[in-house]
Amino acid sequence: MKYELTAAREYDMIALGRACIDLNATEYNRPMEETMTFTKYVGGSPANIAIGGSKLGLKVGFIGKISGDQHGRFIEQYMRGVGIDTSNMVVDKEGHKTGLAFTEIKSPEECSILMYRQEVADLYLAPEEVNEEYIKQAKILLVSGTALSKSPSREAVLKAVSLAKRNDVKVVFELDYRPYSWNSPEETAVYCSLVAEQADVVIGTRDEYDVMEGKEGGKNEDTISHLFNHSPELVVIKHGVEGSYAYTKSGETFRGRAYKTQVLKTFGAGDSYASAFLYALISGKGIETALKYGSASASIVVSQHSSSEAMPTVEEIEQLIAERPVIEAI
Ligand SMILES: Nc1ncnc2c1ncn2[C@@H]1O[C@H](COP(=O)(O)OP(=O)(O)OP(=O)(O)O)[C@@H](O)[C@H]1O
Ligand SMILES: O=C(O)C[C@@H](O)[C@H](O)C(=O)CO
Repeated sequence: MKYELTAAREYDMIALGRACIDLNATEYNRPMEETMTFTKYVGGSPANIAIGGSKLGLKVGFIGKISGDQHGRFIEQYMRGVGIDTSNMVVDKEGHKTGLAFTEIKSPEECSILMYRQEVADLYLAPEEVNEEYIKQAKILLVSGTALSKSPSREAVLKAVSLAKRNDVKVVFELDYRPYSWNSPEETAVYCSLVAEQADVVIGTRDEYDVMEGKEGGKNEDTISHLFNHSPELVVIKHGVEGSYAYTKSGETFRGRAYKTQVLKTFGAGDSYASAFLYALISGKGIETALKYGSASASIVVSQHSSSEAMPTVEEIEQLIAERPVIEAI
C-alpha cells in the first residue's frame, strides 16, 4: 500500500527542531569516566533525520536555531555540505549555546547519552522565525517532540504544524522523547498528544507512546484506536530489536523485522530508521517496503560509530535487504 503525498514541491521534506553536536566516545567498551577522547559529529534527532534523508537523495530543508559561535557554524556548514537547504536556520543572537550529547559506549547492549542542554539555542526558535512561504514548499514537515519541551520553540512548532496543515503539507511527528528536556512526564503527555492528534504520520517507540498516553505497558491497538479518531492516517510503533509495526487508518497492519547486524552502539537507530522510512514513502515505495528500508538503515547505523555521518546510501540499504537475514521473533 502506498502513502499519497502532494506531488511536485520544491522540498521533499523540511525538518524542524534541534541541530546539535554529538561527542561519541572514541575509546569504547568502557565507562565515560575512563573515556579521554570523543569524536565530534552533527547530532540531534531531526538534524540526523534530515542528513539521512539528504544522503538518500531527498531534497531537504531545515528550520532551527543554532548558536552564533564555532559550534553553530560547524553544524550549518556540515548540513549544507550534505545538500540540506539551511536558509531557514536562524543564528541565535543572545548567547545561547549548542546542545551537546556525550555518548558512552560500555558494550553493544549498554549505551547511554549524557546531554548538556541548559539554555540551548534550538529551544529558542521563535514562532516569528517560522516562515509560511518556506513550509508551503514541502511535501512533508517533520517535527520533533523535544522541540515542544520549552517555549518559544513549543509555539514555533505549533505554528509550523498549523501552517503545514493550511498548505497541504503532511505533518510527520517523531515523538523523540528526551526526559531531561521536560519539566514532567505529564507536561510531555499534554503537548505530544496535542501534536500527535493533528499530525498525519506519527512515529515513536512503544515506550514513547506510553509517555504520551501517561501509562505503562500500553497496547498498540489502544494507541491506534485513539489516534485514528483524529488526524493521523499512518502510525508507526517501534519495538527495538523486535522490529516495528505500521498501522493505517484504513485498517492495514504491516510488520517490519530488524536485520541481524554487528551492533557497536544502539543510539542512532531511531533517526536512521525514520530517514529511510520517509525516503521510501516519499519515493512511492509502499509501506511494507518503507519498513524494510527503515530497519535496514538502522541496522547499518547501529554497527557504526556515529548517528549522522553513518547514514547509508540507497545502494547500501538495498544490498542489505537483499542479503541480510532478519531477526525472527525474540
Ligand atoms: N540491536 C539492533 N539490531 C538491529 N536493528 C536494530 C537494533 N536495535 C534497533 N534496531 C532497528 O532500529 C529500529 C528502531 O529502533 P528503536 O525501536 O530502538 O528506536 P529508538 O529507540 O527510536 O532508537 P534510538 O536508540 O536511536 O533512540 C528498530 O525497529 C529496528 O529495526
Ligand atoms: O538526538 C540527540 O540529540 C542525540 C543524537 O544525535 C544521538 O546521536 C542519538 O541519540 C541518536 O538517537
